[in-house]
Amino acid sequence: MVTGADGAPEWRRSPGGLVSALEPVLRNNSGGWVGWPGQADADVAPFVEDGLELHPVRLDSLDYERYYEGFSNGTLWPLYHDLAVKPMYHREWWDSYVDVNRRFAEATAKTAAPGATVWVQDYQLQLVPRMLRELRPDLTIGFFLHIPFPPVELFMQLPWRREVVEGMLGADLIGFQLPGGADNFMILARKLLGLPTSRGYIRPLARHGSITHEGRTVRVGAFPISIDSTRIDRLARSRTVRDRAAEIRRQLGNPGVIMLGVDRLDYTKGIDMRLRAIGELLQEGRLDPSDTVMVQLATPSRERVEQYAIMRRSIEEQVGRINGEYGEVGSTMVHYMHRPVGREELTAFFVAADVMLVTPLRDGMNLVAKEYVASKVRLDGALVLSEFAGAASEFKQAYLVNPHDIEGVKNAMAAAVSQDRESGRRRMRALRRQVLAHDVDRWARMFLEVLRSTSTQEPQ
Ligand SMILES: O=P(O)(O)OC[C@H]1O[C@H](O[C@H]2O[C@H](CO)[C@@H](O)[C@H](O)[C@H]2O)[C@H](O)[C@@H](O)[C@@H]1O
Ligand SMILES: Cc1cn([C@@H]2O[C@H](COP(=O)(O)OP(=O)(O)O)[C@@H](O)[C@H]2O)c(=O)[nH]c1=O
Repeated sequence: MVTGADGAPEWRRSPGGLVSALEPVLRNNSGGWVGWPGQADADVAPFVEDGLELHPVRLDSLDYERYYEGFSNGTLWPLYHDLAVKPMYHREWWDSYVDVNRRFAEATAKTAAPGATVWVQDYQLQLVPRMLRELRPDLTIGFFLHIPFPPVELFMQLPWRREVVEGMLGADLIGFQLPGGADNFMILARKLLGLPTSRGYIRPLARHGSITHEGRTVRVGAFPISIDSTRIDRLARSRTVRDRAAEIRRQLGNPGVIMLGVDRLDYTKGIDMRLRAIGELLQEGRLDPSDTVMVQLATPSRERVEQYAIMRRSIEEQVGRINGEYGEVGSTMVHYMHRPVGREELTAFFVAADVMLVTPLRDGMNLVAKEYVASKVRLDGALVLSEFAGAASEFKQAYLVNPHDIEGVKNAMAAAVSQDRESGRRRMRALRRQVLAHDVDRWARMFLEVLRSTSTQEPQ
């Protein structure tokens, strides 16, 4: 919920991959959504929005500061993203995290029908599975973590590590994006809590692990999330989007190469490194400023968290520096937009872009990479993708890069810019095959099938 220009509340779609991924799933399953309205101190009664039942949980300004900006995004987010910045450990943030998780568990316990299936999403709610099981043992509970789950050595920093692992173990099925995260969790359950677990590596969708906890079997698996590929493919073929893509190219001066970045403005996304690479390629004469344009769409995110503000300043300085050195009157080198862009406009940018730059230092999945591929219905374009994005495990035909190796990133960008048409089409065809065959519906179906099968099993 946001306050509109006239001061009245308005509903706007939340940014980020979680909402993009789950909205179609809920609609297809006639589900209800328990969540916070996106604005502190807002008292909103349950309502139905376009056929979807929404059950708001109130957060006040202090919850917002301590639970959302604090523990969720100042402690867990950096800890789970390879310490991209230093996580902060504050007891009052933790207390707020426990308190808000309890409120979500209580709201869900009140809402869920007898014997219902509840699917708890993400790192902000890791304690909910256990709390909810205590309140409603009749429910089948799944939990999915959208961000990476860190190696044991990092996770062990967390002063409340036992509580978090026990919280998640309240679920019948715990899902991670990649097998690596699932394996990390299994090791923790063994080492930290001394629990009996299955042995052997977890494989995406196919081979799951199991942990015995308080007389129950908890399943652990890897379920790489995806997008509504058919919808995006269809949108990319539509007349409106194609016309708009052509217009974007014209507005940018019909350059030979359009490079594109689309991210929440987050320090994990590697936007600064990507700009540095472009700056160096220009300086070395490997990119032609008269024929190349970069567009960076950056949705505002977590703006009051200090590290986000620092990063924004640094990115905006870099954009200014590149434009100062290489821009001309009437032709800007880097077009930077710090605002959310809607689905149709975003798809037009994907259609228009020759090279997509997805260079996170660490990312659970990165749906933008998948959306770009789904939009390339004419098999044009090239994807430069960080090895540290979850999507890299499925996209072997992308130009894969280590974002810490700037020379490697520059070489991959240069190769993507000058790829020959046929090899580009081959790569894109293979990428599209993967994304069209593995859509978000399949992801949800696979998770829910395993979840339902676990709830009918006898305890070990
Ligand atoms: O709501 P915000 O705090 O502004 O953040 C937006 C979301 O960002 C994160 O998305 C993750 O989920 C994506 C889908 O699985 C995945 O592709 C991406 O790699 C992750 O970063 C976060 O996990 C969500 O909770 C936020 O809503
Ligand atoms: C910049 C921008 C993005 N979106 C949509 O948001 C999600 C982003 O998901 P991803 O997995 O790549 O990463 P995070 O969840 O943010 O960590 C994707 O569906 C984008 O299309 C958007 O709708 N508008 C925007 O301006």
